[in-house]
Amino acid sequence: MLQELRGNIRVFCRVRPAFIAETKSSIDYIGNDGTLIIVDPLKTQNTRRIFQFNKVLGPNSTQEEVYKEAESLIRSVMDGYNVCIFAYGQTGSGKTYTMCGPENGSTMNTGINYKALNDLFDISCSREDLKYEMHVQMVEIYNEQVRDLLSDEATTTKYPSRLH
Ligand SMILES: Nc1ncnc2c1ncn2[C@@H]1O[C@H](COP(=O)(O)OP(=O)(O)OP(=O)(O)O)[C@@H](O)[C@H]1O
Repeated sequence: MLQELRGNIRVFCRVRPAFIAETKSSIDYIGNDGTLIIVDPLKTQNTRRIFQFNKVLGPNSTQEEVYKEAESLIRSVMDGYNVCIFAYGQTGSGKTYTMCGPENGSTMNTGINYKALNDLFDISCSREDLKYEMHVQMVEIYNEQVRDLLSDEATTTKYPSRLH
């Protein structure tokens, strides 16, 4: 109920650290209320654009902090709710990093997917009186094509021809 009061759809913005440290930042302001103001550092005239999210996670945010924002929604799965988390953004914006983690990363900086599954398995183990069955699906939508990321075939697999 608390989850529903806070809104069934939440939109978070995560700002990836700049690839080159000396690059002038386009982030002008990150508010605790989810406000994000960006500017074009290469232009002199006023280029401020204001966006509003449920929360903005700045470039120094950790994987754990990002997970914490989604944790309560993820845990509501164990009480029978349906939850979908998806990352949206241009190439190189950090979707894979946020959802899966860096390549060869430690368990510390795994992404939401791994943290969520660990969390759900822990909860299911602690509830000895209940038996849970888990199904996992991981898809990517690119150029309006849905691709099954857990499929052995590298070819595009159109939803819902293969779900596991
Ligand atoms: N929060 C972050 N902290 C440190 N490095 C990051 C972060 N987000 C992304 N990166 C790094 O930036 C690069 C691009 O990120 P990533 O591959 O996750 O982007 P993507 O949105 O999945 O791109 P594509 O759509 O092309 O697959 C990677 O080298 C990744 O490790």
